Amino acid sequence: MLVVVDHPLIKVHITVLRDHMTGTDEFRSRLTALTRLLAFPVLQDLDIVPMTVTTPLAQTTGYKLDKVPVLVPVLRAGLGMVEGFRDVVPNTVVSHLGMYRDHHTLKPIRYYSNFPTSYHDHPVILLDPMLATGGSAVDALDYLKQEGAQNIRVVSIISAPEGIKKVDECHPDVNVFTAQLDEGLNDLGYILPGLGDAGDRQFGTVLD
Ligand SMILES: O=P(O)(O)OC[C@H]1O[C@H](OP(=O)(O)OP(=O)(O)O)[C@H](O)[C@@H]1O
Ligand SMILES: O=c1cc[nH]c(=O)[nH]1
Ligand SMILES: [Mg+2]
Repeated sequence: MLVVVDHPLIKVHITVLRDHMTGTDEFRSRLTALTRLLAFPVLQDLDIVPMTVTTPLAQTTGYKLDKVPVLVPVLRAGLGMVEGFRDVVPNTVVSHLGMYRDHHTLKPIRYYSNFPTSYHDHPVILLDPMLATGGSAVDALDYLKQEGAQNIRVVSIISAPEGIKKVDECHPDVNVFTAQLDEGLNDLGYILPGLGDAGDRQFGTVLD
C-alpha cells in the first residue's frame, strides 16, 4: 500500500530540498525536519505494552514499546533520514545497508550491511529519500526478507510512479510511505522534477 503523507510543512520543506540553490547544511536540516514529520504516520501502529510507573504521588499505568524499531538507512542518502527518526523514537537500533545504483545499468549494487543478530520480529523501517526505478528498494527488501525480517515498511521523501509500481509488484505486503509522488523519470533514471542526487546534495560531492 502507498501512503502519501500530506502536511503543509512537508510541502514547504520539500520545496527547499528541490531548490538547486539550497546548500548542504540547509538541505540536511530540512531533510531531518521533514523526516521527523514523516515518522509519526509511519510509526502509528507500533505495539506498546502496559507497565506500571510510579509518579511522585502514586502508581499508575504507563506504556513502553513492545519491540524497538530497527532503522535501516540505505547508504549514502538514507543517512539523512536517521536523525529525524531517532529524535522521536527512544533507543532505536540503526542497521546500515550500503548500496549504490550503477550509473549505466541503473541496477543496485550492494556493498555493505551491519545488522544485529536477532531483529527479525522487530519492525524494520527502510529509509531512502529517493525511490526512482525502485531497483534499490526491491533489492533491499529482498535482502531484508532473506535475512528473516517480517514486518518492513519503506519510507522515502520523493517517489516516482515507476518505482512505486515495481515495489508493489515485487513486495505487495510492504507499505510505502512517501512525502511526494513526482511525475516520472528522465533518461538517466533521475526523478522529475525531483531534487537531483540526494547523496550529493547532502554530502557536497558535486563541485562546480
Ligand atoms: O530507485 P532506484 O532507481 O534504485 O534509485 C534510488 C537509489 O539511488 C540513490 O542512491 P545512489 O545510487 O545515488 O547512491 P548514494 O546514496 O550513495 O548517492 C538513492 O538514494 C537510492 O538508493
Ligand atoms: O532522482 C534521483 C534518482 C535516484 N537517486 C537520486 O538521488 N535521485
Ligand atoms: Mg547518489
